[in-house]
Amino acid sequence: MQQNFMDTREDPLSLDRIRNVLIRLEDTIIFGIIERAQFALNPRIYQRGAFKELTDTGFDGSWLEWFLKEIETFHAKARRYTSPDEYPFSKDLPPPLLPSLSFPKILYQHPNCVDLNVNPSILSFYTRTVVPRITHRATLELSARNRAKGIIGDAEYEDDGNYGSAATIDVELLQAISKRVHYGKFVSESKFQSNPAAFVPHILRKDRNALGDLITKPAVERAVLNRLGKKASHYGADIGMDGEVKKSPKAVPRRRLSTSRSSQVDTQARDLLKADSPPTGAGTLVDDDADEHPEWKIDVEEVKHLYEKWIIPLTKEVEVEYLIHRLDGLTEEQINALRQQGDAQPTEGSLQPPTVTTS
Ligand SMILES: C=C(O[C@@H]1C=C(C(=O)O)C=C[C@H]1O)C(=O)O
Repeated sequence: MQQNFMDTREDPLSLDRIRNVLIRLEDTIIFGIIERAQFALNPRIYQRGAFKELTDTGFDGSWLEWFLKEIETFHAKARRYTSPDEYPFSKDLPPPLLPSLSFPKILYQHPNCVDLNVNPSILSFYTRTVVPRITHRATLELSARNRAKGIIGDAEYEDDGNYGSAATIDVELLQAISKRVHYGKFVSESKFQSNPAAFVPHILRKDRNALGDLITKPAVERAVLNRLGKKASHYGADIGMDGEVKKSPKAVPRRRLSTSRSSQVDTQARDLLKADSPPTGAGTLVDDDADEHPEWKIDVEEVKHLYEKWIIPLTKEVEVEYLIHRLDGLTEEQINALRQQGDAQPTEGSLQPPTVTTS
């Protein structure tokens, strides 16, 4: 489901509706990972100054940053970044050619909330940590091919030359991750409006930990990770020319394989084939002792790890940062009125409500 902010028939701040957008973005992100996993890391495209052809034009960023700048320049002219859920990675983008659409003001319209943009963190983590992990398999295959040709050392891991394809997919994946993470603002506005009194005391105290506890929903996070595992197993299954799931001999549990890796294969096999075995019995259910397992284009555990260790935590950081500034610019009267809306949970040590200071 794509959030259409111009469609005012439904409540744009319905938490269910917002969560459905996050669920839909899981597909975009998983398929982006599948696409990027086709190519080796190609480390040059993330190194600033690695292409003389680029530095000669006066551009001092990396190949990927150049792709971002060029693509986002066009998208800015097409008014992409006037939408409340789109955040550019590049700076100094041109104004839109068309007048902005009059989107309903859903988020709190203070610059500290509206302009909150964590894309520098997203880009840095993506290039340093995410891309090496999702391209691991293709990079190892490349290095093996290079060694067979007598290329050894760092040169083994240099690249497969797919600079354009890899960067194009990187941009699409970064845009999807950015949208997903910044959707934390809509989540926070929805939660705040549903019970302002619960949030106001912690905001006034700038208590990020208390706000983090308030917005965290462990059951929802567990459901996200569980769904991701199933989606990645299904979407990542390698289907052969015959339309059947490709299978390969089950990895014999070797000492050097971490148990999580071997158990992951079993889990993936069970998840995929259990869910996929048609009632006609045409598919055979592979049990734990089978001697083969389906092949996957991506590592399912990597997808879950990416969300659990990075995308979800960063989304929650955005939620908290948005809330920290949610009272910015309001008068004492407005804040006290919000304090009366909803059912504040008494905060520890809150014998006296904090004096309200509006900056
Ligand atoms: C996005 C939400 O807020 C938090 C972040 C979540 C996530 O990033 O998937 C899930 C649940 C919450 O801990 C939500 O409540 O839906």
